[in-house]
Amino acid sequence: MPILAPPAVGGWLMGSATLVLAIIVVGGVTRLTESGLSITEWKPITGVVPPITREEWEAEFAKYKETPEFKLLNHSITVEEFKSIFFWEWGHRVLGRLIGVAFVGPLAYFALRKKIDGRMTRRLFGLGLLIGAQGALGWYMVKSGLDNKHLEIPGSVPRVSQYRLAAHLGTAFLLYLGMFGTGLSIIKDWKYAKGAAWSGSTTGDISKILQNPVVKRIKVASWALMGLVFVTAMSGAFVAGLDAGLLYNEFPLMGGRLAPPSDELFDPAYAKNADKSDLWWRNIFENPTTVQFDHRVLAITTYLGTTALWLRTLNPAVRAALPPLATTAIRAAFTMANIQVLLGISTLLYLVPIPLAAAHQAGSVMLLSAMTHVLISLRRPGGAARLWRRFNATQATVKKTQP
Ligand code: HEM
Repeated sequence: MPILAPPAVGGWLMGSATLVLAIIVVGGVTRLTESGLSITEWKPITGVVPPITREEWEAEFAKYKETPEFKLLNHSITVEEFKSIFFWEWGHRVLGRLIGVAFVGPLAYFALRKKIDGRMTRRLFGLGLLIGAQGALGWYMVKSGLDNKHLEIPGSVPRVSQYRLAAHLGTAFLLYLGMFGTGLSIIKDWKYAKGAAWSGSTTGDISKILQNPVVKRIKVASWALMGLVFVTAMSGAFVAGLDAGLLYNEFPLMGGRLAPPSDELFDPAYAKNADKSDLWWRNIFENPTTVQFDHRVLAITTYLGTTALWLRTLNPAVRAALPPLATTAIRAAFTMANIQVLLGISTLLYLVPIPLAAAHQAGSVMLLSAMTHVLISLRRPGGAARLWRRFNATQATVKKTQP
């Protein structure tokens, strides 16, 4: 019989996903409190221990004093103020290491005790590598903010590259989704193998339910929506990276109009090529006005998409065809989209206060989780779960027929 991962594996993955959610929020607060450039070195092992004595703090502060951020923005900061920004960045890095240890240790245990099959081991090993890559990417991002070129370019703001910030946040989201999605699937598969209904469908063959063209269309739409939520979240990282939430603090208009004028959206000042051939893409990724406008358009499209999906489930024929859990999961995703849009608008209107901006960032993870739940509720149980269910059912029949 194939190996069926026990719920403990699912629980561990869900726990790891929660830690990743925590580090995403801590990372957001680190950025929002402008603490991310306070540690100037990357020491994967010894960096766990923060400075303790007065001399150690002075030495750490002296390194910070060499950074463009100190020279251009924070030159009047005291060592006590430095400690508070240091501890956000330090906490973020320590949490990263904790995630690595809390993932690799149990993974080795489950693989050695043959609690997971080869395919699952390879997939989880891939997630483990992603944790390591994420650490390296984080340092690559921080380095862009420590670069002395900020001192040479007039008007340059010493902050990390928005491209690297988006890559770092995108990888964190993928890691979270990998852990959350796999964990949830394992728990659902286990329950199914033990005889529970799949996605709440107590009647009918689940494979046939999923073959229904109505259900298939909802599934395709849900995948497309998942992609759209992800792209919207990535565009949000560009808004955050360029501090573009500090412009146009009104909604739904921008400067009294639905869209800023085109010469502002595609400002030639952002093009670097002599022939201006990079005018479009540079404005899309580097002009704060355009970046904010894109985020609004993508967010509204995402919102309309979730609304349309939810409205489809109100149709009695669609509701009858869908597994009940899929209907509930779609409703939850729609609710989360409402919350997320409200958080986004409030973040903008109130000029990016830290609690709202952090809640908006966590909200994007919640929306991605809700969409993952929709997709899992529309997935077929895994092969091992199907075989185990049949095996368990046969065993139960044999037991019943035995005198
Ligand atoms: C489906 C809807 C949305 C999603 C998935 C989403 C996602 C995100 C994400 C992931 C970030 C980056 C957060 C960070 O790194 O700190 C962000 C930033 C931001 N979003 Fe949204 N967003 C949505 C809707 C909106 C709406 C409707 C608005 C308002 C018009 C908005 C305004 C902002 C602002 C101002 C920021 C920058 C906050 C900062 O600097 O930390 N968002 N968004």
